[in-house]
Amino acid sequence: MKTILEARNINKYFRKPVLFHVLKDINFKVNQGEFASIMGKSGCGKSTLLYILSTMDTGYEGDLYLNTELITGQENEKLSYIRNKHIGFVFQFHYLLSEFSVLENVMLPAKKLAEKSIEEIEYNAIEKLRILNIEHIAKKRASQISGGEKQRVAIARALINNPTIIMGDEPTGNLDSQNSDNVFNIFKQLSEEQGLSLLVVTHDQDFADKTDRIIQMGDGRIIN
Ligand SMILES: Nc1ncnc2c1ncn2[C@@H]1O[C@H](COP(=O)(O)OP(=O)(O)OP(=O)(O)O)[C@@H](O)[C@H]1O
Repeated sequence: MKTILEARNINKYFRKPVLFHVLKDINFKVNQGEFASIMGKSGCGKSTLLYILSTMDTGYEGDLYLNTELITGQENEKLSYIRNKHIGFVFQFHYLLSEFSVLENVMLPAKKLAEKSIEEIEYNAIEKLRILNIEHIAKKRASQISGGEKQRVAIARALINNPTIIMGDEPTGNLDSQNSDNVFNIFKQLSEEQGLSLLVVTHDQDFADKTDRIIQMGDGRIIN
């Protein structure tokens, strides 16, 4: 089984206001097509870990690999490229640009990557909207759609560059149970049918129970 993400002996310290060892010897792998969740009490270090895994925080000890490439120690410009190309993000708050259309929002990360023509990017964006069953709202402004639709647009946007892994920080935290189920089913389908890996921080036990694996954190460690 191909490993997509690997954390080796990750330790992190916050130095202020007092020295605080927030992440302690974190080791784990996420395989291709695996749908894993991270759970743990508030303050145990989940967001801090996700920030490191998503290459946004470089102030840690240990080694991080993505697609077997060592990420740790890479220059900021390269990290930004890796992030855009290989990682899709879905957050609790969708961060869509409200005055832009749904289609334009989905196209943005591909425009930033600038590896394809606008026509090709638009074609791919419509294809992602179709997969998520929201092609019919492509021309609407992001401010004119429902919460559940916004989260599906955020997922389409996360998929536009065909990432190898999707990382989520409470992606269903703002949704009712029906829309949470929808998001879960979309993620499950992406992992099973497209071999996409998913790593999702959640407080939702029902959601986590349905994932392939729960990575349980406690006091800065992986405890299960
Ligand atoms: N910039 C910072 N400086 C100092 N301490 C911090 C900083 N950011 C977070 N912390 C502390 O690190 C610990 C872990 O925080 P983190 O946000 O990773 O927890 P979490 O498990 O994601 O919590 P929640 O479930 O509430 O989002 C907490 O005790 C927090 O107060």
